[in-house]
Amino acid sequence: MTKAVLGIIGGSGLYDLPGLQNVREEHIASPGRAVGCGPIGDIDGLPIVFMSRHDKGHRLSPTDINYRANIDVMKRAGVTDLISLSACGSYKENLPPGTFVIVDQFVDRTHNRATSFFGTGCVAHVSMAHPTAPRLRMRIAEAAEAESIAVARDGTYVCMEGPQFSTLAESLTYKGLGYSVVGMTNLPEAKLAREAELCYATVAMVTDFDCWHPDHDAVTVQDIIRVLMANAEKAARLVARIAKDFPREHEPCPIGSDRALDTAIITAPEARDPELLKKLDAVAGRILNG
Ligand SMILES: CSC[C@H]1O[C@H](OP(=O)(O)O)[C@H](O)[C@@H]1O
Ligand SMILES: Nc1ncnc2[nH]cnc12
Repeated sequence: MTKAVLGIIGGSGLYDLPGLQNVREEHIASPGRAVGCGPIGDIDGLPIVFMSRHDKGHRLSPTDINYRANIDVMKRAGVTDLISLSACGSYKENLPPGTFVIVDQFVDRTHNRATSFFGTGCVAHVSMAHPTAPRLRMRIAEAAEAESIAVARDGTYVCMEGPQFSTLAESLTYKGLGYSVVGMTNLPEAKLAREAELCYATVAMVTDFDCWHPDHDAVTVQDIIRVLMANAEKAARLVARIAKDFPREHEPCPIGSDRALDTAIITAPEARDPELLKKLDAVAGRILNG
C-alpha cells in the first residue's frame, strides 16, 4: 500500500496555504533543474505539500515557471495526488466569476514551454486522452458541494501562452469552439504530472469573463485580484474539506494515471542516455529501476 500524499499548487493569489498544520520547510531539490519545495505539513493528519506556482510576490510569469522542477519536486516529496488551484477566465454565462470548474479536458495553445521530462536518449509517449484523474475530481466536487461552493463538475480549459490576455478574436474563437475556461499555466502541469504518474486535477476558479462578454469590459489584473480574494478564502475551505475526507492510502487511479509509464517508453535500453536517466530517477524510477 502507498501512503496518500496530497500536493497543492497555488496559482495567482494563492501564495500560501492557510490551515496547513505542523508546517516544516524542507528543501527538496530537483537535480539539474533547481527549485526547492514549498512548505510541507498536514491537514487532519493528511500529509500535504504546498507550492506557490508564481512564487512569493508573484515573481514568475506563466512562461518562466519551471514546471518540470515543480512536478519533479512533488514526486520526490512523495506526492500521489496533485491539485492545481488556478485563476481563469470564463467562456460561459453559466460559469460566472466565483464558480469553481473541475476541469476534465485541456487544449494546448502554448508554444514556449518545456512539457516533457523525456527526450533524446529516453523517449516516452504517455496517453493524454483523459488528462485528469476522475476519482480526484469527484472528491474535489463532493468537497465543494459540502462547502456550498458553486461548482461545475467538468469543463475544458484552454491554455494560452500569455502573458497578454486574449484578443477579442481569440476570445470569441475559444468561446465558439465550446471551451469553458482559459488560463496560462495548467497544461504543462497536466502533461508533466501524467509523465510523473501523479493523479492530477485542476480547480479553475473563475475570476472574469475574459473579453468576449458584451456586458463586461476587457479583463484587467485589478478586477481579477478583487475576485481572487474571495476565491482564495473558498479555496482554503475546499482544501480543508478535501483533506478531511481523503483516503489515507492511495487508491489506484481508474484510468491509470499512476501507471502511465507502463507502456510509454520506446527507447531501447542500450540506446538510453545515462545522464538523462539520472535526472529521471524520481519521475520514472518505478519503471526504469523497477
Ligand atoms: C493574474 S491573471 C493571469 C494569471 O492568472 C492565472 O494564473 P494561475 O493559473 O497560476 O492561477 C493565469 O493562468 C495567468 O497566469
Ligand atoms: N481571462 C483570462 N485569460 C487568461 N488567464 C486568466 N486568468 C484569469 N483570467 C484569465
